[in-house]
Amino acid sequence: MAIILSTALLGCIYVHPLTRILYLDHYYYTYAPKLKSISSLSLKPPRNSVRAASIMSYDKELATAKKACSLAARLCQKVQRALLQSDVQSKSDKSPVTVADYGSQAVVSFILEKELPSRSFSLVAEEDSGDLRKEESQETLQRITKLVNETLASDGTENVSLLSDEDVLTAIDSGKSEGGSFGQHWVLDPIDGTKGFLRGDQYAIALGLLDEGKVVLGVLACPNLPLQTSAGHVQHNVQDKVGCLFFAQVGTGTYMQSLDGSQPTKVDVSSTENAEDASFFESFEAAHSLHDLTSMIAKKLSIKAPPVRIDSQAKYGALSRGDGTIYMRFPHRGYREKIWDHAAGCIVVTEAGGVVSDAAGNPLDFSRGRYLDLDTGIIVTNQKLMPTLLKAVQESLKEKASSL
Ligand SMILES: Nc1ncnc2c1ncn2[C@@H]1O[C@H](COP(=O)(O)O)[C@@H](O)[C@H]1OP(=O)(O)O
Ligand SMILES: [Mg+2]
Ligand SMILES: [Mg+2]
Ligand SMILES: [Mg+2]
Repeated sequence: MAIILSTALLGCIYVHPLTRILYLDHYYYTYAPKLKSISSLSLKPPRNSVRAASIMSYDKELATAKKACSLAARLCQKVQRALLQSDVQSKSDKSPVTVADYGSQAVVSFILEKELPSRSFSLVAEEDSGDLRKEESQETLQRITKLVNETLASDGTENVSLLSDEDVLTAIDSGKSEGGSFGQHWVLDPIDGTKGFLRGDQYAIALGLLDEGKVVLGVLACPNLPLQTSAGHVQHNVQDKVGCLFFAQVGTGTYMQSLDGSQPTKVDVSSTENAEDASFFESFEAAHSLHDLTSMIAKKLSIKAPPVRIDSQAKYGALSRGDGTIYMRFPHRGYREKIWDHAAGCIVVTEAGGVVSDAAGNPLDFSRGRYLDLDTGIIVTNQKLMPTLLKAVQESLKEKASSL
């Protein structure tokens, strides 16, 4: 009653009274204490969550997310350098899972929970400790715990006592949240592009934050991505310096710095308007995306350059700084996209001026739980080129369907 009365006094016009009550309650208890400055607080609560997001600051969350991803990247680099066949376990779904996947998830989860104390810490992450708790995984678990402790200790500012095996398992299992459209949820892929990681190629540590179902910040650590922008080329010479950290916060643009801590620079997507001058990214793995379909679309667009095939969300990072103009992803029938495979990449590209949509032209909806459940495929490019790309994609999909 009191909330309804105060709502009326504040002069807000909302359509549904129940939504209004929930919204105000959530706004004042969750957002209001975090507003950038009291001077930006109008007496009227914002009329929609977009406005709420636009006056919010996620600076502390972003700083912590950058630190967590940088440390996780340090752990992954160490493992990749010493990669042995015995680091690869077989999970029941047969996808390769490494010591680094678990270690990275434990480090990120531990740092977020410790440095951003909140009553409702929620993390949607790819891995869980199921296999690690088995008798035969004892040795692997001990290796992970050792790696996690070494990594946390390598950061001078971490004043933590050693984590036990059980602490590590608990940190990994914090990632079991279902996400959704209410409140805040961290979204983590501890190693995106496991296949690339195992090959010694591109991979990413991808961390996003959802607020009321929208991605409001994203961090992409890409330990093997060259720092130098190289339009259309991500294959690098051995002497090139590698290790990029991309980050974006809603409404403030996308920035990149080196993983070892250089000054951030603002990045923007390519401004290429002519499809035939565009270059495009796609999965390295043909099992992850239909290369024949993308080649059909590229032909329709008269794209001259061959596809640039790299693993992981490093593609979103590379696209955000204009290394290429288009990213297309068409998984095989039946594959369900997960939110942790796109949340960070999506905001990194959109804040750099790009557009991310499904093949029907709809934006990705991160508010429905762990899966995206979208219309066939994901396409990414700059705003000018999107209508042309969408048309070519839809025509090609129709032609493909009619030829079956
Ligand atoms: N069969 C599949 N089809 C599409 N994507 C997949 C498949 N199996 C795993 N993935 C996920 O696709 C992403 C990598 O895509 P790509 O590198 O081709 O862009 C990763 O998130 C990877 O998971 P993971 O995070 O376990 O590596
Ligand atoms: Mg995986
Ligand atoms: Mg992934
Ligand atoms: Mg992964």
